[in-house]
Amino acid sequence: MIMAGTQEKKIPALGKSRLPTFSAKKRARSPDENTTRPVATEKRRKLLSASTENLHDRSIQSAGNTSLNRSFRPSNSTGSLRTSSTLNKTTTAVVRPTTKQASKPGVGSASKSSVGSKKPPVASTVPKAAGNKAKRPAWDLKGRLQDMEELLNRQSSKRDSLESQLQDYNSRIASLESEKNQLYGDVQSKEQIVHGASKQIEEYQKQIREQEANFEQTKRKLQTELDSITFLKESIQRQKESLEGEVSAKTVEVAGLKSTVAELQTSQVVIAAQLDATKISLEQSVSAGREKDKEISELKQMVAAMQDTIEKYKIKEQEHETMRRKLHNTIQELKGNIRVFCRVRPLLGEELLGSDGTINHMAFPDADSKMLELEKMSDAGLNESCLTANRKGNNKYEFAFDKVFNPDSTQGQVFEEICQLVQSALDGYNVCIFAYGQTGSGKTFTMEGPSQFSPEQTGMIPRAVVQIFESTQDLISKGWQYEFEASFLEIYNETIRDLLGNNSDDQKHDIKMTGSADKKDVMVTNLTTVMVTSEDQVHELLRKASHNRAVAETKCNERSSRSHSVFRLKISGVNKHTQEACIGTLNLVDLAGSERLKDSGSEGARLKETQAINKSLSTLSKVIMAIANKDGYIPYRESKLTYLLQNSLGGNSKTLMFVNVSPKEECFQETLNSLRFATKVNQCNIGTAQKKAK
Ligand SMILES: Nc1ncnc2c1ncn2[C@@H]1O[C@H](COP(=O)(O)OP(=O)(O)OP(=O)(O)O)[C@@H](O)[C@H]1O
Repeated sequence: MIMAGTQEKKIPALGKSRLPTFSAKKRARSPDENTTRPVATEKRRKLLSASTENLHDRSIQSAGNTSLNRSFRPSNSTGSLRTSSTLNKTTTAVVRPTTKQASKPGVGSASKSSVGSKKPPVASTVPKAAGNKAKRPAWDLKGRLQDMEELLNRQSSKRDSLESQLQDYNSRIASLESEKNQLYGDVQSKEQIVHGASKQIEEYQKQIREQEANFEQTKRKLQTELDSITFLKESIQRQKESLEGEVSAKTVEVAGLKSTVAELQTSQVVIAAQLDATKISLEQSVSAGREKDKEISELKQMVAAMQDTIEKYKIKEQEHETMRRKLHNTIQELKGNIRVFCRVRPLLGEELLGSDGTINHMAFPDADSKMLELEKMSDAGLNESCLTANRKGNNKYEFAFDKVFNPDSTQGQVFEEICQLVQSALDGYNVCIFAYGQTGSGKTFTMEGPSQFSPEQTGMIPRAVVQIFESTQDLISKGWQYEFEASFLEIYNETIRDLLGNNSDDQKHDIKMTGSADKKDVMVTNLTTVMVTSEDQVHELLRKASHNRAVAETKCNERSSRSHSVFRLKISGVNKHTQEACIGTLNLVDLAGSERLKDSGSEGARLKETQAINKSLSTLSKVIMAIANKDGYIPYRESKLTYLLQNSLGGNSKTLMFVNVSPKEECFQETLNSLRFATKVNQCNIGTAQKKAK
């Protein structure tokens, strides 16, 4: 192309020499000329083909490479074609002057000869002719022009050949482009297919994964089922084995049983024979037995009738006994005596050392438990001057009381004997039960019970209160209403101390008489009184009293033995139906130890204590004697104790004295003194008690 351009620039220079040029009117070519161009071009191409074979091959290779490179380069196919058409146009522009030249004079002849003559191929002849030609002289313009034309023709044919090659290349490029586009279209459709396929694959993969998951789940489920089936199979197998074992054992057993049955069948025959014989003898025995049964039932009837008679006699006997007791009590009441119960405590602790528990110097001779015999075994602790009274024979002393309790008697048995008296308090009598005896003889045990609570050993005070509460229940159903007021005091050295108070030592207590002359009532100033409604409350009061006594005891050793304690329960009853009313008082008194002054060897404070005790006990004795003698003057006021108990020691009261005695032989003298005092009291007639109405 550059070469053509260069040629065109040179040609106008030649034109100045008025020689025809290629460029003139080059665009005025007719369509006919154009049709002839490919023929000439084809001829030139064939001429050039041989000389440009090598170059052609290289160009094809190069064009092919370019085409291929272009086909795989993402590019606009239109752009590629544009390049190709540009090349064609250029080629056409170059060729035109050649074809037009035929119509021009001079040039046309040259062109015709070139086209019409059968020249050898340009590639082999033209360069040779040009090379071999001798240089034309400057004036041979025609020759030089001819040379130039020849050269131009050669160049032209070379260019045509190249253009043809280029066209081939372009067509090839176009075909390759279309192939490429087709391929590209294929690739796109394939890509779409691949994309669709990928999506499908992904879908399939997803389905496969789901299927796999389902499969795994199903597999696990099946494995679990398989495991359970295996387990079931094993357990069935085990059961089967054990059943087989049982079956075989049973088979053996059945075999054994069969043989036993066979043996039994054999022996059954023998036994049947024996049975027949036995039946015969049994029938004989049965008829004999029937006769015996008849006899037995007759005898049983006789026994039952006799038992009925015995029971009736027993009931009658009990009724007679109750009657006898009542009559006895009535006689005692009519006699007006103070009743006296004697109680001997058992040997305890160290007292039992060297002894089998038998009290040799005491005897309980009568079945009625009313007698006590003392026998002097040695002279130990005896005061000969006192041994004359109650003496029976050589060294024996006999005493009779309303009841004598031996060491084996229980608290329950003792209370049984006093319960009727307690009942009297509920009926409106003033009842006074006091315990008299030397220190350690069992007074507190009898009245209150042991220091450590024990239901069996509960004393007379709690038992009396329980009985009163129980009896009240019956009376309540008959219209009676009761109130119980309890107080507990001690008299120590002729001073009253409140055992239920909180500051017992700080309060001063005096005995005062209240009420009218015929209905005098005794009261103690500043004394704590507690309304009681239950047994537990009474136990609580006893505990409190015991505590207050223990506190005082730390200040004065053995004080409890040296003081009198008085538990008083005032009972007020009203019958809401009959308007009947009664007031009874139950006094339960634990007296101080009754040791004689001259025997105790006391001095100082102890002497004062003993004097006070003796004074109050002798006053008690004097009061009882005065009442018994029906004296005009009864010295109640001579001691705090008698002053306090005056309403419970007179004609309007029922009095019982426990004389407690020690089983120790060295206490023989004190025991003798206590029993003599009790005998004196027992002989006192204090008149018949009167029921106290409100
Ligand atoms: N019948 C009995 N059975 C068992 N033990 C008893 C009996 N009588 C008394 N005792 C015991 O004997 C000891 C002395 O009894 P208790 O304290 O009652 O005598 P006391 O006469 O009240 O003496 P004190 O005058 O010193 O108060 C106590 O340990 C008591 O438990």
